[in-house]
Amino acid sequence: MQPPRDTLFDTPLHQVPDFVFNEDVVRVFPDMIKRSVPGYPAIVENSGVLAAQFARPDSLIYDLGCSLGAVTQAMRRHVRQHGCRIVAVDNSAAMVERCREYLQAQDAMHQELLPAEVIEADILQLQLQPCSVVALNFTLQFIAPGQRLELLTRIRQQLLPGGALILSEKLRFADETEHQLLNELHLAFKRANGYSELEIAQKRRAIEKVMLPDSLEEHRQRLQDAGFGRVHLWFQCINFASLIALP
Ligand SMILES: C[S@@+](CC[C@H](N)C(=O)[O-])C[C@H]1O[C@@H](n2cnc3c(N)ncnc32)[C@H](O)[C@@H]1O
Ligand SMILES: O=C(O)C(=O)C[C@]1(C(=O)O)C=C[C@@H](O)C=C1
Repeated sequence: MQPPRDTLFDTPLHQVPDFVFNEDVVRVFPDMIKRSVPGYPAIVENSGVLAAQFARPDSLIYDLGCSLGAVTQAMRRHVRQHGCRIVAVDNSAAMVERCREYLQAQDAMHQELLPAEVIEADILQLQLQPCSVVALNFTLQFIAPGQRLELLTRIRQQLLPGGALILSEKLRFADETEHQLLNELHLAFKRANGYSELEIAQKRRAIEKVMLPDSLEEHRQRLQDAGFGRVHLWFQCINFASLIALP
């Protein structure tokens, strides 16, 4: 069955409200994110592959800002280390409810998957436990800029030796010409995926105050400030990228 199509912004809105992860968004989210984020399926599946390289036996794995649990599901497909457990966290009640249903469906179809628990919580308030892998898949960009360093520092402090943070984000570019070009290419990607000019413009207005991307240089510097020793870019598609940060 096809997932419901994202038509949330296809009619003119008198006033475009700020974007929130509510039930309307949850209903169309798999379609929305696939048609909006270049490289999303590759990032999700390979987050599972990367997690399998860094997961330590008998350790905790976090998926922070899990939405419907796409990364959690990928990690369950790939991680084979003994005794691992996934904790998936989101502060949207609608996301958490649907995420639990999806993970139960995955449980029903496969045997011997890693146990996964979904918690409704603000990741800024969450008491993190020692862990070997943390995924922040397009979540940090929704955290207030002033709180990003503290969150990454807390993650770094709980990361076990040999573990990793997988950080995927939309990028902005310090160079204005590069920024314009890659932004234009992203719009071309959205058009190619069936979004109209109206949908693109209204979505941009909805996210412009709530989703604030950083540049690659800002990410590298902040990860270093948070105490990570090594940071590597492992994926980029247009203006969306994923980094791996190691203790
Ligand atoms: C773009 S979505 C993430 C997509 C998801 N990781 C995936 O791979 O499909 C951002 C998610 O972060 C969640 N979020 C934003 N701020 C949060 C916070 N402070 N605590 C927990 N979740 C948060 C939102 O509710 C939303 O579900
Ligand atoms: O940058 C955009 O135009 C987007 O739509 C991006 C983005 C994201 O990166 O999370 C924004 C909100 C939705 O969750 C899906 C995609």
